[in-house]
Amino acid sequence: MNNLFPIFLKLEELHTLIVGGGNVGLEKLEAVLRNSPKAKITLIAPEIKDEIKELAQTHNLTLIFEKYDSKYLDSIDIVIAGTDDKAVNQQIQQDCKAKKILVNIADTPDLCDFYLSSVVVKDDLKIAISTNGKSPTFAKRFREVLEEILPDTLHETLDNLQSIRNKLKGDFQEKVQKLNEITKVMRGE
Ligand SMILES: C[C@@]1(CC(=O)O)c2cc3[nH]c(cc4nc(cc5[nH]c(cc(n2)[C@H]1CCC(=O)O)[C@@](C)(CC(=O)O)[C@@H]5CCC(=O)O)C(CC(=O)O)=C4CCC(=O)O)c(CCC(=O)O)c3CC(=O)O
Ligand SMILES: NC(=O)C1=CN([C@@H]2O[C@H](COP(=O)(O)OP(=O)(O)OC[C@H]3O[C@@H](n4cnc5c(N)ncnc54)[C@H](O)[C@@H]3O)[C@@H](O)[C@H]2O)C=CC1
Repeated sequence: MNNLFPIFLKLEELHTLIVGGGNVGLEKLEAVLRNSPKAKITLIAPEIKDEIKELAQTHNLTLIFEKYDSKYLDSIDIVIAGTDDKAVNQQIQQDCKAKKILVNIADTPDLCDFYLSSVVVKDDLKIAISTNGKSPTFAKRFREVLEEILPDTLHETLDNLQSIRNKLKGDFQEKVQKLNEITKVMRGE
């Protein structure tokens, strides 16, 4: 049973901190930027990979070439930590708890408030996949399957539905009924 509650964050409105500038830091940074290219991000680590330095040239990404310190949590909303030092990762989790900041410790699911997901994107449609931490590789493979089967005409469909939605008159119940009627074809009815 997967009890995780999925939400879609507006990361350009929040300030994200990534701690660690190695492979994991880069992977998580890329995951964030792929979805939210305008996200406001600060990344801290004494050693930062060149690929991350390049991303800082073209994104709202500030790099700090220091060791983690709790002072860097000031004005931060959400934290992703992936240093190669378990004790540091644990300290970050404790500091975030004390400050009520949501935190992801990449290599320790038990210390995470949230997990990253595999993300399928086709135009405005976005599907997030979670395996409850059981198999990120399954999530990745299933993303590939869904990417393959989603129709290329989605853009048109969603635009049409949006314009119908904006034009519909009547009370809420009537609108819901009408929109359900129009989209019945999706269930093969
Ligand atoms: C719990 C979670 C916490 C979190 O990171 O948020 C977590 C934890 C861990 N990942 C590990 C390993 C790998 N992670 C990936 C890939 C992804 N991992 C992602 C999410 C999550 N990973 C969260 C649960 C998501 C869920 O519920 O399914 C994805 C979906 C999203 C993203 O990271 O952007 C992204 C795929 C994106 C895509 O392509 O669609 C691959 C495959 C690869 O890289 O090809 C491997 C190697 C193969 C393998 O192990 O499966 C390890 C062991 C490390 C070690 O052995 O040292 C841990 C720690 C542990 O499990 O203890
Ligand atoms: N490489 C991978 O794909 C995966 C690795 N892991 C685990 O995650 C951890 C990190 O892995 P990598 O990113 O590959 O390591 P890495 O060696 O490439 O990077 C470690 C990063 O942590 C930073 N760091 C170290 N101490 C710090 C501190 N006090 N404050 C701030 N930053 C600090 C370093 O400067 C460096 O940028 C390792 O423990 C690894 O076992 C987990 C999942 C996958």
